[in-house]
Amino acid sequence: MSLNPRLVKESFALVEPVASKAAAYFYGRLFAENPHLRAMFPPAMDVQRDRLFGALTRIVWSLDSPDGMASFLGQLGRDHRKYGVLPEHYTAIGNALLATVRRFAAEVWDSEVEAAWVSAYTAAANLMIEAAEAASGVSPAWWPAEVIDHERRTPDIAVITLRLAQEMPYLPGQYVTVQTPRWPRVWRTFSIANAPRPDHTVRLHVRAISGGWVSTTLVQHTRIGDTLTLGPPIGTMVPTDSGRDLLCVAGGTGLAPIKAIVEHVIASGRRRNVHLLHGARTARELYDLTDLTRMEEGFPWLRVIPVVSDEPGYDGMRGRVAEAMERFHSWADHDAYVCGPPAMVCETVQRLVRGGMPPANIHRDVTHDEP
Ligand SMILES: NC(=O)C1=CN([C@@H]2O[C@H](COP(=O)(O)OP(=O)(O)OC[C@H]3O[C@@H](n4cnc5c(N)ncnc54)[C@H](O)[C@@H]3O)[C@@H](O)[C@H]2O)C=CC1
Repeated sequence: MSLNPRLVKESFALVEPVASKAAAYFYGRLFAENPHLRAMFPPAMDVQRDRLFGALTRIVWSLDSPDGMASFLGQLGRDHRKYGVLPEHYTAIGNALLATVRRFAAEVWDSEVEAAWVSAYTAAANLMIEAAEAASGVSPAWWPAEVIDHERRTPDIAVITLRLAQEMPYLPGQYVTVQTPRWPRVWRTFSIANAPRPDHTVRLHVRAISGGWVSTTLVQHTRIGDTLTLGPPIGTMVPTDSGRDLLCVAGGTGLAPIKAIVEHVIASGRRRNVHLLHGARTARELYDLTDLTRMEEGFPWLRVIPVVSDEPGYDGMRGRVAEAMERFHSWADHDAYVCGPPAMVCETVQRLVRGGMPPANIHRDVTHDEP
C-alpha cells in the first residue's frame, strides 16, 4: 500500500471546516462501538476534540515530510502510553476515523480515497505503536513529580518547581502534559522553563485561565508536598546549532520554553548574542523580571528587554512585543524562537518573514490552551 498524500489532503480539506461536528461524530461512533474505551478519556470532551483535530491536521499536512511526521508521531505514541493505549485500540480508532472522513468528505469519497486513508492511518498508527513499544521498559509512561516550591508571582501566575523521582530526559524548549490529583484524566500542556538539571527538578510557569481546570488548580490549590503527574516530553522548538545569534520573543507565560533555551545557551558555553524580548500586558505581569535581570547581569552577550502593552504610564518600552521588536535593527541574520499567545506568535512570525528572515530559521511550537 503506498501513501497518497494528495488524496488524503483533498478529502481532509472538506472535513476541516466542520471540525467540531466531525470530532463529535468521531467520538460518538468510537464510544458507541467500543463503550469500554470511554473510561480512558476525560469526563468533559471539549479540549479532547480540539486536540484530536489539532493532531490530525498536523499529521495530514506533514504527510509529504516523512521525517517530521515520524518524529511527531513517535512523541505522540510515547505520550499515549500514559492513557493505557494498547495496539488493538488503534483498530477501533481507525474504524471510527474512516467512518468520520467517509461521512464528511462524502462528495469526493471513492475506493481510491478510502485506500489512501487506510494506508496513511496504518502508517501513522504503526509509527505510534512502534515508538510506544520501544519506550516501554526503557522509560516510564508517566512521572510522579513532587511540588517542592510554589511561588505566586501575581494573583494569576505561579512559578512551580517539581522534583521528579526519576530522570526524565528532555530537550530545552519542550513541553509536558500535566495531571493534578483533583482532575484525574485531564491533562494540560506546560513548557518546562529550565534546561535539564542534575537534581531532576523542573519548573513550570502557569497562568490560571478563567474556567481552566488544571491551570486554576495549579495556581490556587496546589501546595508544597503535593504530587502531580507528568507525561513524556513533547515538542520541536529546541535549540539548533546554527551558530547564528538568537532573537527570543516571548509573550506572557510563553516565556517558559524560551527561558529554558536561553539557560541551555548559557550552559553550553557558546557566546552567541541573545536578545530576549518579554512582552506583558502590565509591568506587574513581567513576573520573572528579577530572575531575567540576574541572568543578564551575569552574561554581557545576553540582553533582556521587557515590553509592556497595556499600561500607558509604564516607564520603559511600551507597545506590542512584535511591533517593539522592529524598533531595533534587522534580525534577518538571526535564529528566532517565538512563544506566547497564538495571535502574538502569528504577528511576530509575519513581521520577521517580512523583514527577511528565512522561515526555516524561525522556531515555534503549537501547544494547547485551556480550558
Ligand atoms: N505556560 C506555558 O508553559 C506556556 C504558555 N504558552 C502560551 O503562552 C500564552 C501566554 O498567555 P498570557 O500569559 O495570558 O499572555 P498575555 O495575554 O498576558 O500577553 C502577553 C503578551 O502578548 C501580547 N499579545 C496578547 N495578545 C496579542 C494579540 N492578539 N496580538 C499581538 N500581541 C498580543 C501582549 O501585548 C503581551 O505582550 C498562552 O497562549 C499559552 O498557551 C506557550 C507555551 C508554554
